[in-house]
Amino acid sequence: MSRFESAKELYKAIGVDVDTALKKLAGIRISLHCWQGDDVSGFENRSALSGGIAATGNYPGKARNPDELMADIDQALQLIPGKHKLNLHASYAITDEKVDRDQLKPRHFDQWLQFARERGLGLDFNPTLFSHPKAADGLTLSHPDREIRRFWIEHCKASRKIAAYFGKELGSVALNNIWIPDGYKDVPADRFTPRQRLQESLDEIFSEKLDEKYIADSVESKVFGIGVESYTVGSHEFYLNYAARNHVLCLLDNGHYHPTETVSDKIPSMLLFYERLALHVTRPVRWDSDHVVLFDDETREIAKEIVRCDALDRVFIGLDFFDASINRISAWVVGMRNMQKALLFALLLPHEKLKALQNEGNFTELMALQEELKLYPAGDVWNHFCETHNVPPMQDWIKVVQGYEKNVLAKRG
Ligand SMILES: C[C@H](O)[C@H](O)[C@@H](O)C(=O)CO
Ligand SMILES: [Mn+2]
Repeated sequence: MSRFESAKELYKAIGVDVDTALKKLAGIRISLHCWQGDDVSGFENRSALSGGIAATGNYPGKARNPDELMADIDQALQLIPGKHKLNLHASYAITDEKVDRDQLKPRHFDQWLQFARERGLGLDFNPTLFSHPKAADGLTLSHPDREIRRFWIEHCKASRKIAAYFGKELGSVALNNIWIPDGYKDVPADRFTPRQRLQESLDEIFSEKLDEKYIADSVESKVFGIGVESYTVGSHEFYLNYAARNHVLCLLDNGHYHPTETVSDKIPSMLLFYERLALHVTRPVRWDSDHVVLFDDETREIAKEIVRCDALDRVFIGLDFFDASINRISAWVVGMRNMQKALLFALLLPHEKLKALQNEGNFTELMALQEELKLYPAGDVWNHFCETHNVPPMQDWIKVVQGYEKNVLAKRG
């Protein structure tokens, strides 16, 4: 009997059907963030990354142009089982025109659309409200200057149209996520008015009704950023209330909360009150450091909540990290495979049995069983999943990345 067949038997004995789990896993599309490939640089030839976020490290081989980034994404996708989505930022427009962000049009992303279409990928989108002269003071949609607000409102409106275009062309809903860096380094004199301005800006951005078949709008909160330590305009409470009232989605980034708060615990509450939810899965190490997603406790808890709330079709799962200290393709592959492994692990749990133990108050058996389940042979099922999707199982993919590094990345200046 193969390891996979033997794993199937073990899971069957606890009431878990492995084939059903594998079928569900194959249908989950995770949004791969383009910005891991070039440390959030984009193609606008602007200098520094701003907005309170930072990529640290100087690993050689960073993608410097669309061709390199696309080639790197291709290499990563060959090592990730299943069909997924690609998450683009507006700063990755591919055009010879000199066009500022408020003037962006769908045509400036046609090469990405073609890239996605040829590979059967979906696309998601984000307006870029950082790394730009009009965001130099860290304020955008809440800026006291009406003209600056206007520029960013127009940018967000343009982004929504681009996302809706992607959705229509690819026949899959594109998530358009708004994250802004706005806030203050030190104790503000007025917390109310910037939020009021943000509210008005968002109202205007969302005033245009676009077809929900093609676009889902989300807003992403944050607790603080570098240089924005004392006050964030787009806080969790702000967006939670805004989204509830205005029929947009909340996007929860698990680096954007206080260190002992967990997004896994928020997911069921959100699902009770919202039809859909969006996630940026990341790994905060002591702060919103955007480390690569591991197969760690919180990633597994996030996956468990999505699965046991039966919400795989209600949650947009995207990744958000940018580590410049290691091979960037490896970062993508590790993060994506770990998110998938966490989902598989969750799909292989006997949820009804575990819930019954909780309801009976049998916390002794619940703990004991949950701990034993951690060493069930999910790895054998994962390897089978990789093989049936024609990607390397176990660590076999590492040598492929090393070969690419030697033959391609090392030759970049
Ligand atoms: C580049 C992304 O838009 C960004 O990481 C945002 O989603 C975020 O999480 C900022 O901290
Ligand atoms: Mn994020």
